[in-house]
Amino acid sequence: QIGIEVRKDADFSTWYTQVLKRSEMLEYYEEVSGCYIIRPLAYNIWQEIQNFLDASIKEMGVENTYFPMFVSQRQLEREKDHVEGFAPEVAWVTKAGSSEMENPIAIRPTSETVMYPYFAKWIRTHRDLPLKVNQWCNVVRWEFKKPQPFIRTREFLWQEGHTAHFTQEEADIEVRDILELYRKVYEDLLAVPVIKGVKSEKEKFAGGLYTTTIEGFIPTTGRGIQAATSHCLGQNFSKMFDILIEDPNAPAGSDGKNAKKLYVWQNSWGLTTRSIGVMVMIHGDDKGLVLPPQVAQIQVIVIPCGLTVKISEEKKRSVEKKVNEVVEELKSAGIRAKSDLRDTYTPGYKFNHWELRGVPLRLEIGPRDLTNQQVLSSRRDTSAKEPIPLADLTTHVSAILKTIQKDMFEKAKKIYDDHRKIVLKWEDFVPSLDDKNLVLVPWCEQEKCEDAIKERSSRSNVEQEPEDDKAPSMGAKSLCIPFEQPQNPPILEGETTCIACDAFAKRYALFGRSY
Ligand SMILES: O=C1CCCN[C@@H]1CCCn1cnc2ccccc2c1=O
Repeated sequence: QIGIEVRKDADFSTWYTQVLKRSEMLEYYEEVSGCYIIRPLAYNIWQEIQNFLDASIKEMGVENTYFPMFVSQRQLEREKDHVEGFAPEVAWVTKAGSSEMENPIAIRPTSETVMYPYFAKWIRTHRDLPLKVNQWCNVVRWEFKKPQPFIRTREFLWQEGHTAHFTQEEADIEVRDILELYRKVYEDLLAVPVIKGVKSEKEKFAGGLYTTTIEGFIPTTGRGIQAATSHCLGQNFSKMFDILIEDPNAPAGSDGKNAKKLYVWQNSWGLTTRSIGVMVMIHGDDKGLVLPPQVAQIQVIVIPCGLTVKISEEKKRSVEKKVNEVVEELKSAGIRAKSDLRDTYTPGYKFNHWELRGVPLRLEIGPRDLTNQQVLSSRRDTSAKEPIPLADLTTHVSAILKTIQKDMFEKAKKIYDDHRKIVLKWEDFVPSLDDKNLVLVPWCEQEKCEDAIKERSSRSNVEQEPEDDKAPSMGAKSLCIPFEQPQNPPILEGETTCIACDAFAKRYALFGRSY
């Protein structure tokens, strides 16, 4: 087995590929570009995310369901501006065996058009509301941009929630409740800091009313990344799919017919396996994967040391016995612990093996430790070593695991906070991006201005020759308008001007190069 042969900040994309393959998180699927094999270590992370998210949405009254993965062309195209921008990404089944199909069938890229004809069938009165369903499934989007494992793949796993409400207010509340859940998945499980905000009109889901989002940051490239989205669809889709109810507050019409009808208010929300890639990119280092304890399949690896040829067979057995006892004790305390007793490998080899695979904590036990009634612990994230008394081992170990989780998050959060720069003058905009930052700028929120910013910030437009021969760097996109607005300096309505044009600024927006 080999470790990682490149440094993370020297060749990030090679580093990323090597970490994923050599830690056995993922395998490349040679037959189809943009598709990958998610191996057990990574799939276990997805299952931890599912366990947390599924329990949480069930508490909110959301029920799991499963709809067909095939969509007819007619259904898919029922709403033009929902699909037109996405049409090139839709994968179609056109043949069965050797015979051409009369009507090609799309593979779901998302399930609004699959589900909503049936929402119309099931929702008749306000008593059928709120309707809240979710499905855990795969979706296919035939992207042409360069694929990247977990980050941009042609098939990915996600959950998609779809809800219908009697009032806009109820829908608005749920949109934010779900976004908060997504924040917890990233920050509490994956130790990845995110910023909550609303998307610009240009960046939002075209079929919806507004899109709220959590935005992550990859320090190595200085690029932002959309982590998850929670959309309010308004009544756009209920009008398209005739999802109506009688108005319970309207006076009952004498004939009972043409009683006032109301369109329901809908939301849809999704979190994908991209979250796994973001976690790897942020926490990984030059020794390989670094897993937050919350999602690590193995939280503690216990390794016998000092079993040299010099020590007696009986001494060797007593050390190995202690290793097994420690593993059992940790497991009985709910800690996911394993031993590595392979006697064909040296301790050093084993250290590299488990560091590459991101195991958060290692315990070393040798003959002297037996005498001293202690083990030597070693943290994966900081390499800090600390002897732990065997006496109250599990208390110490669970405390260290909790500290690791917290420290990993705090470290990533400080880096993210330090790389969100308030920029008030255009001449500082591109230099801040080139310094691997995201920028918080007073913005007028006009789409034409957003286009201009993207144009003016792509390196091809900047005098200086790109120092590397890479293609001119991409321009900056608006990532979100953060709910938490900078207060210093405050934006003065009708006074503060937009960073990029002479219109008045409305709010600070987060701009940056992105995935
Ligand atoms: O994000 C989510 C969360 C989960 C449910 N769907 C929404 C919106 C999906 C937007 N979208 C994204 N790619 C697409 C690709 C092809 C066709 C349609 C679409 C499409 O509607």
